Amino acid sequence: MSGWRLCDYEAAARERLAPAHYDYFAGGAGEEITLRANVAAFDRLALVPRVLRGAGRPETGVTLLGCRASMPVLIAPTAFHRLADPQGERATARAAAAAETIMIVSMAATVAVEEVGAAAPGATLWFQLYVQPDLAFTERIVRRAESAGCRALVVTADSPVMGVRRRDIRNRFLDLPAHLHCENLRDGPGGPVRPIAMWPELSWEHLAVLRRMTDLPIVVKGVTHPADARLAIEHGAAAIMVSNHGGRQLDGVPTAIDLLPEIVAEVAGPDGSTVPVLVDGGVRRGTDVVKALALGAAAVAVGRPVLWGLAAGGEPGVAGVLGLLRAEVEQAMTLCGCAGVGDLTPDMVRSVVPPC
Ligand SMILES: Cc1cc2nc3c(=O)[nH]c(=O)nc-3n(C[C@H](O)[C@H](O)[C@H](O)COP(=O)(O)O)c2cc1C
Ligand SMILES: CCCCCCC(=O)C(=O)O
Repeated sequence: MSGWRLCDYEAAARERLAPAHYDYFAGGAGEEITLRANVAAFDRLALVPRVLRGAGRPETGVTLLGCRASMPVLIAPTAFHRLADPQGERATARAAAAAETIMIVSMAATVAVEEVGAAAPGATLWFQLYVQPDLAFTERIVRRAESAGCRALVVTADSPVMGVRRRDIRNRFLDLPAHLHCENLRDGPGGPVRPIAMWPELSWEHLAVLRRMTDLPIVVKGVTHPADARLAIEHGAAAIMVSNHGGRQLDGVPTAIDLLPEIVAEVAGPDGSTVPVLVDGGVRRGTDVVKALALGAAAVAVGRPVLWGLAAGGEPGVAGVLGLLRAEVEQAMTLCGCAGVGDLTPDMVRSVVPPC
């Protein structure tokens, strides 16, 4: 796979996946306006490098909520990895451990969080949670994530209901194949699997309940409005993830990279203090990562690229995707004259009309 670009991984994944499963991974909500815009938005931004800074080889590492990552690229939570590879989330976690980056394990994983942790003992795992209306059940899941060694809780806030995914409707992709289950939704070992509830009544009050439930730092994922970024902090969030869910929830939402500067400004305290702001959606190249960092992101997360790596080549495929992004980030930072991620500043990004 050496010499492969990200689009090569997607092409290989598409060949290997059942068409309905490829569509589930690739697709978005509604007319897929936001899905397309997420990627295109990065092309409307240009980098303005600094020169003659003697910066040397860049240090790409970041520390997020006390967790060290060797690069500012995290693995976004995505469901159903065993649709892409028999090892599923185990393979993804092993590749994350080898790359020394953080994997956010989806609550809708097809391998139980305990098994993901056991398969990749060196991995830094965070756990993504869809808060369930049965709060006692939610608490059991939180305890399982804690016991499995997860070091942060990522609460998805953008999904009071599921987005309308026309590809899935057309393909009648309603259920997992019979041998796969959302293993984190089991009621006890070997017990029945509960369906995941998307909960329209979920509110800031529940975030406060979660805050009291666990000592893990909480990341609120799916923030798009600056006022909600502020509310998240007021309700105890340790970090914000600016995200439109990869264009899979409300179609027509602005792109995450376009929303980022306003949210970064909103969460900055008067004394310059701030909580980390993460961003995902449409990141496909090292230069995209560098643009997001320059605009104030503490790190980015990637969803589909990891799924393409997994489907194309299992654990080595994910390793290939992460290695590619790492090499591209290093190259872009070097060409921008940056010794570390702190050297990337908003003046190094310009809005442009992309060439036709
Ligand atoms: C197939 C798929 C499944 C996803 N599953 C989840 C999930 O279980 N929980 C969640 O919070 N976000 C989920 N997401 C959203 C991702 O975490 C992330 O926001 C999005 O993929 C980022 O966009 P990108 O794919 O362009 O990188 C999913 C995305 C995809 C593509
Ligand atoms: C019924 C299981 C729902 C899993 C949702 C995963 C997800 O967030 C997605 O975008 O798809």
